[in-house]
Order: sequence, then C-alpha cells, then structure tokens
Amino acid sequence: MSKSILSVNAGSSSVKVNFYTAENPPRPIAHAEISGITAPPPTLKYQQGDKTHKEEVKEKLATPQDAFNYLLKRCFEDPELSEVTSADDLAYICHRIVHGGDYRDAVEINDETYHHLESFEDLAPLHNFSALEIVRHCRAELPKVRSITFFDSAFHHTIPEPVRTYAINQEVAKANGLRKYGFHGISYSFILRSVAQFLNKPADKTNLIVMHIGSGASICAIKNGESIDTSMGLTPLAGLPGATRSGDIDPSLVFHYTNEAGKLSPASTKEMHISTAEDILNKQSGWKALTGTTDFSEIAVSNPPTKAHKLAFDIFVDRILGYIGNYYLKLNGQIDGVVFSGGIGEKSALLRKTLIDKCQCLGLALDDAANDKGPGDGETVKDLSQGSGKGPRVLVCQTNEQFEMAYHCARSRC
Ligand SMILES: Nc1ncnc2c1ncn2[C@@H]1O[C@H](COP(=O)(O)OP(=O)(O)O)[C@@H](O)[C@H]1O
Ligand SMILES: CC(=O)OP(=O)(O)O
Ligand SMILES: [Mg+2]
Repeated sequence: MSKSILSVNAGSSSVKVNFYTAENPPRPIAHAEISGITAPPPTLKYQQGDKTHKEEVKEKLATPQDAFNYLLKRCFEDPELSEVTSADDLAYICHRIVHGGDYRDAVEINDETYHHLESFEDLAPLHNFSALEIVRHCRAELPKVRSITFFDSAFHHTIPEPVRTYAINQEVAKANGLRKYGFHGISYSFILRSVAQFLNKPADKTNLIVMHIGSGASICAIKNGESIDTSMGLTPLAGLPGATRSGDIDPSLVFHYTNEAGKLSPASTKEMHISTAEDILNKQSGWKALTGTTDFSEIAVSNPPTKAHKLAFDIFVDRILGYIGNYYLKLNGQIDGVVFSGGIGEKSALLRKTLIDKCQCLGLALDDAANDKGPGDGETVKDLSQGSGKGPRVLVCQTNEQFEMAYHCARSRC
C-alpha cells in the first residue's frame, strides 16, 4: 500500500489532523480534531469515509501536545482506518507553524531549520511553542517520517514596505526583525485558490477582502492574488480581538494596566518566556475577559444573555468594519468579493448579516435565505450574495489549512 501524508494544524483552541493519500492532488482519508482546549471539556470530532462521530473527551487534554498524542493514538488504533496503522504508513508530516520569520516557503525540518524556528518561538506565544513541541515529538517518536513545516506568515511576504514597516527606529527594527508579518496565510492561500476557481478567474487577477475569524481573527486584502495588507502584525496579537486576545490597543495601555507589565509571567516556563503584559493581552483578554466565555457562538445570538455579550459582539462588528473600509480603499474599490471563513465566519449567520447590512454603501448585499442556511457539508465556497452576479460577491469559504499543506507537499514531493 502507498504511504500517506499527515497534516497537523495546532490552532490556539483546537488541534486538527488529517490523513491524505500521498498523490497529486491528495485525497482525504480521515480527519480528527479536538476543539475547546481553552473551554473544557474538549470535544473530539472524527470523520472517516462517510462516518462522522462526536464525543466529549474524558481525559484531561490541557495542551495542544496532549491533544495531538491523543488524536494520533486514536487514529492508529482504529481498526477501520487500515491505511494508517503506524508511522510506517506515513511519508510526510506537514505542520502548520504560525510564525515563520523571514521564510517565504515551506521547509523540511532538520537540526538547522528546527533551531532557527526555536529562535523566534516567543513571537507567537499561543502557537509556535505548541506546534514546535509537536514537531519535536514527531522527530523523536516517528524519526523515519519527514516533517515539513508550512508557515502562516509566508503568504504575506508580498506586503509592501510602507505597510509592513512600523514607524520606529529602523536600526532597532531591522536588528530585531520588528515588522508586520501577518498570519493565517495557509488559510488565505487555500481561500484564494478556492474562491478564484469558484469565480472562474485566474488567482493572479483576483481581488478580495477575506476574513479568517475563529479563536484568532484576522482580515486580509488580496490584490491580484497577493496579500497587500493584513490585520495581524509582528505577532498574532495585533488587529482584531479574539477568544482570549485583546487585538489592537494603545501600546501605552500596557503600563497603565499593571506596573508588573514587564515582569516574567507566572505562565512562563524554562523554555518559554512571556511577560505579564503579553500573558494578559494574549490569554486573559478578548471574549473571555469581556463575557467569561471563549465560545463566540454564545455571544453571536439574537438575544444576548448579558449586556457584556452584546458589547463583545458590537466591538467585533466595529473593528471588522474598520478594516473592511480600510481595505476597500486600498483595493481602489475594485473587489471581486468579501469572503467569510474560520469557525465564526463559516458558522455565524448573524455576524455575517450584521456586517454586510452595514456595507450596503459598497454595493454588498446578502441573500438572507442563503446566509441563514450557510455552506453545506463538503461545499467549499458558497455565494451568499443577492442579485444577478454583477458587482462584488459575498462568499463563505470553509477553509482547510490541513488540505492546503498536503496539496503543496504532494505537488512538490510526490
Ligand atoms: N455557530 C457558531 N457561531 C459563532 N461562532 C462559532 C460557532 N461555532 C463555532 N464558533 C466559534 O469558532 C471558534 C473556532 O474557530 P476555528 O477557526 O475552528 O478555531 P481555531 O482558531 O482554534 O483554529 C470557536 O471558538 C467558536 O468561538
Ligand atoms: C494565527 C492565529 O491566530 O491562529 P488561530 O486562529 O488558529 O489561533
Ligand atoms: Mg485556526
């Protein structure tokens, strides 16, 4: 039997693993994910063939590394998943690494690339450490399988200099790599290809405003198939608020919030140094701080349970609208569509409706029935717009970072 590709996506609240055939293009074999790591109990979703199964997980899975080990064991031990029973059945493991520094392309992990990635681990404190722990585990436990790392930041290497540069001393900036990197790029790459195909346009002639809104949320302006701006920055903290992240604040707020700001947070470990301010803004802010929940499905409801829930929803709408206006201007008003994706973008009809109703002056309008229904299983892109097909479209895209990595791995290596 030919070998398979395993794709691993360690997000801030979930770990998703997919197995694919190692052929070009890859075909899906199975999908398993643990979600709700930040809002226990975690849940397992398992999909194989036409069977889907969901359950609450009894074991304590406190970290993405625990979740990965649980998922791998579960898949290897499933008697119905005969294609992958052990590491011997795997050709490649594709890992999503959020911060890739200056890397513009995927790299294969060896001692040198691994140590280089470690050097900027604390620039994405919710992500890189866990993802690298999983890479470390795979190197130790599955040494014969080649690990390829794909970077969220790579898609944004096209962002022009004035957009990626912060107005600070440039010697300090260059020496420390202090610039906008941008994230969710593996997702934006999948969305661009899928939407361009859906619209029957070459990707390099497609202009889009794309939202990837899940536990972490960002938005991207794509011009002729290239990222020209995105809301996240040096780290995934910048831009829109998220489940536990503040998003943009006045940087001086840090020193007024706590005079402990610069001290090491108790959450730091021997390997991972985080200041108290970073810990507060990354892990103790956002929806969790405002409402007590990290689950946006409890916030995006027509009758919010508390004023705080309503405020959280209104804050998100306000911040997203600001970026849509900004990017509409940067794209000179010439957009093929506005695209919703990520856990919230794909599932919250209410958020889509609230936003698009406020974008009528840009010629955007929703078909309410299509919006309420949302995308079906296996429907990658769905048109939610009202009207004849002229003018910018409102689309929803069920993004798939795992597939995107396997697709590129198979194209260049199989
Ligand atoms: N029906 C829904 N309405 C609004 N938000 C939802 C809904 N279902 C899930 N979500 C949100 O989607 C988030 C998960 O998004 P996802 O992109 O899958 O996660 P991650 O950012 O960890 O990759 C959940 O934390 C939850 O807030
Ligand atoms: C970059 C980022 O925030 O990723 P996620 O949304 O998966 O947490
Ligand atoms: Mg994600």
